[in-house]
Amino acid sequence: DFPAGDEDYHTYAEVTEELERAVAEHGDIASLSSVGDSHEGRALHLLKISDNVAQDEDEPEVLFTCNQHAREHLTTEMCLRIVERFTDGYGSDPVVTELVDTREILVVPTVNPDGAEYDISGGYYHGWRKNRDGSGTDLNRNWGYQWGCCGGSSSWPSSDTYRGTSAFSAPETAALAAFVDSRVVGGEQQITAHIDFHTYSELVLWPFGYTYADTAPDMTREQAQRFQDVGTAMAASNGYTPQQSSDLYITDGSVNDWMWGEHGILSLTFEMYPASGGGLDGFYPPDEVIEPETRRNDEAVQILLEEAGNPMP
Ligand SMILES: CC(C)C[C@H](NS(N)(=O)=O)C(=O)O
Ligand SMILES: [Ca+2]
Ligand SMILES: [Ca+2]
Ligand SMILES: [Ca+2]
Ligand SMILES: [Zn+2]
Repeated sequence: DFPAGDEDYHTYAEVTEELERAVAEHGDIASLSSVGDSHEGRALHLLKISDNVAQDEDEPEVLFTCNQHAREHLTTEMCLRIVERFTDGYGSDPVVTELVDTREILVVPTVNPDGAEYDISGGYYHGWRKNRDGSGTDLNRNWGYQWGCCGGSSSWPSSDTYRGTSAFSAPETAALAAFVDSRVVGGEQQITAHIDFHTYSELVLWPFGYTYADTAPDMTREQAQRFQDVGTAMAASNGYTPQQSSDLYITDGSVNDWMWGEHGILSLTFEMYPASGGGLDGFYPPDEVIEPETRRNDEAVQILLEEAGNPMP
């Protein structure tokens, strides 16, 4: 469990309860499934929110993933905020209603439940980042686009940026990637937009991470411009700083590079609150910040959902 004073953060069991409650209370627009199991056998929950939720309708699909990194617990709360807003708000909030009626919203609140549970085991924080397979794989270096190409990850198992033994060697990234692969219907990827939530530094990041170059054979100038335009608009709404991922540092095997490089998905990363925090403390803001710092991204989430209906150049 979370340490005393931080009880408002959700354990894996509490996340599961929240999702089941959302379906119980809003079964017409919410359905719960999973993309697979973690290394230790926890279901990687997937909540779908849409009108006619049992039908696969021809509406832009938008994916939100959280908690790839175990200690970044505020991101799990961010995904739960999206679930709360787009279920409770349906039928009363006109913006929410319109989006639930015209999109298929897909939320994975914890990509790394084993790591998150380990990080709080014993009622104190362990500063853990990776999954719990062996000495742990950094899930955000294990994706299969330019995996291990460019010095943006480590080959040492004990490193916090250990890339794994191969692309998708981690069961969690493999399951999530297989789900996204399965959303290619009639030769067309149904998911058009994605945000992967992290903490911390208050940034909006877009591909590529593997190269400093703004454009590349797999990123035209027009496409780079679209990422920048959307990223900048979202950052204007939440006060984060917008930039290309590699402006921060080079990463290879990141989720954004794969979502864009492999599937052409408008895929960004948000680094949430705090802006700076000095080392490990930044990953553990008090639970009093959960409400303000998740609601802070309501408008940005709305922008992405709207943008999901516009074609990529
Ligand atoms: C998305 C990348 C560019 C930044 C991220 N930072 S974090 N969340 O691990 O501190 C990471 O290193 O994976
Ligand atoms: Ca508290
Ligand atoms: Ca629908
Ligand atoms: Ca669909
Ligand atoms: Zn992270």
